[in-house]
Amino acid sequence: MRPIAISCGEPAGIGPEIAARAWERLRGEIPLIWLGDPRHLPGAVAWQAVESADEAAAVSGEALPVLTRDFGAPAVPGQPDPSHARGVIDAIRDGVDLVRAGECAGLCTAPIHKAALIDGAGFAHPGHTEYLADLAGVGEVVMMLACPELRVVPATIHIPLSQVPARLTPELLEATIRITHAALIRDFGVTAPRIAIAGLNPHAGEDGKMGREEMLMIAPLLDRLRGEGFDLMGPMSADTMFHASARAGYDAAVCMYHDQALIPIKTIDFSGGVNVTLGLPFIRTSPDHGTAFGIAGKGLADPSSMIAALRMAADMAQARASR
Ligand SMILES: NC(=O)C1=CN([C@@H]2O[C@H](COP(=O)(O)OP(=O)(O)OC[C@H]3O[C@@H](n4cnc5c(N)ncnc54)[C@H](O)[C@@H]3O)[C@@H](O)[C@H]2O)C=CC1
Ligand SMILES: NCC(=O)COP(=O)(O)O
Repeated sequence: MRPIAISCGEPAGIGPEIAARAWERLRGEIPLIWLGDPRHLPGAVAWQAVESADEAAAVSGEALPVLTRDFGAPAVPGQPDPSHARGVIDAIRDGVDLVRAGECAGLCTAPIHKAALIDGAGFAHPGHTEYLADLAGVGEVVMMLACPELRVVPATIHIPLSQVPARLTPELLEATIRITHAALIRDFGVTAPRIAIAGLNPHAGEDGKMGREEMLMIAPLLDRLRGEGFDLMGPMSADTMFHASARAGYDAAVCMYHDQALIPIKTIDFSGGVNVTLGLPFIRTSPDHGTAFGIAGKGLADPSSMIAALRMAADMAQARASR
């Protein structure tokens, strides 16, 4: 298969070391190509500079292939350097270009420190998800976090909690459900997706006594989509929809805001969770965690989520290629 491109992410975080450890685990299984400054990799890793994805595929069993960039300075673990910001952003863009050109099978992004990119390079996006949508020229994309026990989708993503009710429109929710439904069929092998939708308010509004978004917006939308044949549950009380027997009743849970979706999955499986962007014209996955500055450079970072993200990207690419 074509290599999976890995963008370096924040050099002062754990991104370079989890990429190196993932390569050690996956060499011989999935060809990789890392986009970054090799000075930021852990000293012990065997890496090799390459010029192309073809060359990366040839050497990936022996060394971590690196499409080298010069960020101008080494990284100090735990201390993001604003002068690295441009390089971090460009590595993501170049990874997208490789995938869109068909040279790589997918992009796996290592975590970025959003504040460093804003301060250092005026990054105009709150996260990869929004940046990738912009690069792809796509209006609506969907963030999904997936582990073997649960898939969750926050309808609103990187916005303050105070802005959630206003941003939660029927149009946004409908697009989120449609994109999720299509991806469950296309990329996750679910033939008849069952999607649970959380309410916004405690007890899903308790018949309007604790909030009216469920009655006025969410329930009517779900009824309309059920009329088209969608198998939808809800609006459900968010506090009781994530225990094991409730999870058995659906293939994905659409939630109203970031933490409503991410707290349950990171509690159930922090090390195995994968962040995947749905609705893009290419494959993008990521570990579910951040830069972990407190443990960067200490050899303590667990590469499991990065490995799961690389395996998911490879599986998605193979499934799409076989269709
Ligand atoms: N996809 C991305 O680019 C993401 C970036 N971030 C960014 O990361 C930065 C730090 O965010 P936090 O909320 O502190 O979350 P975090 O995930 O970086 O850290 C939370 C806790 O989990 C631990 N941890 C995280 N990954 C680990 C690993 N692989 N092995 C062992 N322990 C691990 C950390 O040491 C810390 O105790 C922020 O700037 C945030 O924006 C956060 C999530 C995703
Ligand atoms: N908490 C998830 C997160 O921040 C990931 O965002 P993104 O960079 O993948 O858009």
